[in-house]
Amino acid sequence: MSNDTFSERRTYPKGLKGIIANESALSDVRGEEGRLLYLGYDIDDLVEMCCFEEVVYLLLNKRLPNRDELEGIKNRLRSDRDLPQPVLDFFKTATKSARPMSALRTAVSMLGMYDDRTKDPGQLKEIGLSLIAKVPVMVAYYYRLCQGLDLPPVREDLSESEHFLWLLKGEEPNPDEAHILDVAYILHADHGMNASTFAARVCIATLSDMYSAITAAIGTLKGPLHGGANEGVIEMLKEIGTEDGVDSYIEDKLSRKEKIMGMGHRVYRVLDPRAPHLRRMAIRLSSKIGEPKWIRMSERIAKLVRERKGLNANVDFYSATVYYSIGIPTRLFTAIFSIARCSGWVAQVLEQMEDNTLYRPLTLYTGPKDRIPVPTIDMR
Ligand SMILES: CC(=O)SCCNC(=O)CCNC(=O)[C@H](O)C(C)(C)COP(=O)(O)OP(=O)(O)OC[C@H]1O[C@@H](n2cnc3c(N)ncnc32)[C@H](O)[C@@H]1OP(=O)(O)O
Ligand SMILES: O=C([O-])CC(=O)C(=O)O
Repeated sequence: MSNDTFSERRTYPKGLKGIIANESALSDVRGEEGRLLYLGYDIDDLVEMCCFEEVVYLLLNKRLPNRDELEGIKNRLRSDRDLPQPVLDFFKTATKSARPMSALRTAVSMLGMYDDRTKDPGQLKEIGLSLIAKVPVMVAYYYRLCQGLDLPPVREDLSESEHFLWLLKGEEPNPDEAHILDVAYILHADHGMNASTFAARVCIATLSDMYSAITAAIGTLKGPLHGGANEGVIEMLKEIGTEDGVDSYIEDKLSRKEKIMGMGHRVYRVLDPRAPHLRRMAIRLSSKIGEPKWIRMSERIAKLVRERKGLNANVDFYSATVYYSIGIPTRLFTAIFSIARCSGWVAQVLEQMEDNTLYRPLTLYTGPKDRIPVPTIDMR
């Protein structure tokens, strides 16, 4: 290896760590301070004062709605919940063993095949709104079909969080559970240049289409180093089983240099500002349902990993206990994340197209150089 290549290799930021890839006015992720703001509004205030639909409007329009505009976006989303028959047929015939994120990824891609609006770049926002409305329906319907359950009809009288609970459980939504889900949706809506949002922006920057961008984002969120970690957390808690088992489990994992799901973050050097909200809800809910074991185990894990590795809980750590406590099946945790994040993905895709440039970084070539092929067969 030449000296030049060696010095480049030592300095280039692997995984684009610390690199600014674009400009965005959407979410302000303050890694050193541990703050998250959407368009200048702190998430601490948004969860107190706004509903998810207001945050969707905020992300898509870069300002909060007035009363009529809020009604407008609520109605827009509520009127676009029906799924085309081919997507329903796909869910009915699809293998029931596929992860919900795989089914969702394929269904979003399929939706794109039945929407002629993809030919018109002026329809990008309308398609984005359709996706925000339909993704929750797809998640709930696929789950119910997997369980051999009937499909409750879509309704127009319920908010986004209420409607998802209605479809999932097939009963009138509990207002407390709907509020908790609404807060979780707000906390998960957008987060700067995270991997799935980056995937969506890379895709749309080629002038592809909204369905392709959201399909890429879903496939990226699915991984356990990103949104998939929330399912990993509950699997870990179940595997540990009892509070007494926590210390040895964590020590074992760390000694094998394995990752503890829900801990650590690429940008936050302090506690993820979404975690305290989810932690408070997890504490309240765990005692309400009479299962304090999960939160006690989580608290012990968080303390140990903080002491041993200096790492803090991220958004996926306590959301797992919150979802579990409101009766959301473990298999759906990452899909719930997609429902909320779809709003951020759509907003980021629209923003990318306001001032588009193709993403095309370089790679540091490390393969063999200047070789001459030796023909395998005689060409004469
Ligand atoms: C919504 C989200 O996407 S939030 C993130 C969800 N993902 C998870 O919870 C999975 C677990 N966490 C992780 O894998 C990582 O913390 C990531 C991927 C989130 C961030 O990773 P990076 O910024 O690349 O940190 P990196 O992987 O370089 O880790 C730095 C050091 O901390 C360690 N580390 C980081 N996270 C963890 C963890 N969760 N458990 C144990 N060790 C960890 C690494 O092993 C590494 O140690 P070393 O220096 O001794 O080799
Ligand atoms: O920003 C990230 O890298 C991951 C994250 O927390 C998110 O997407 O919410």
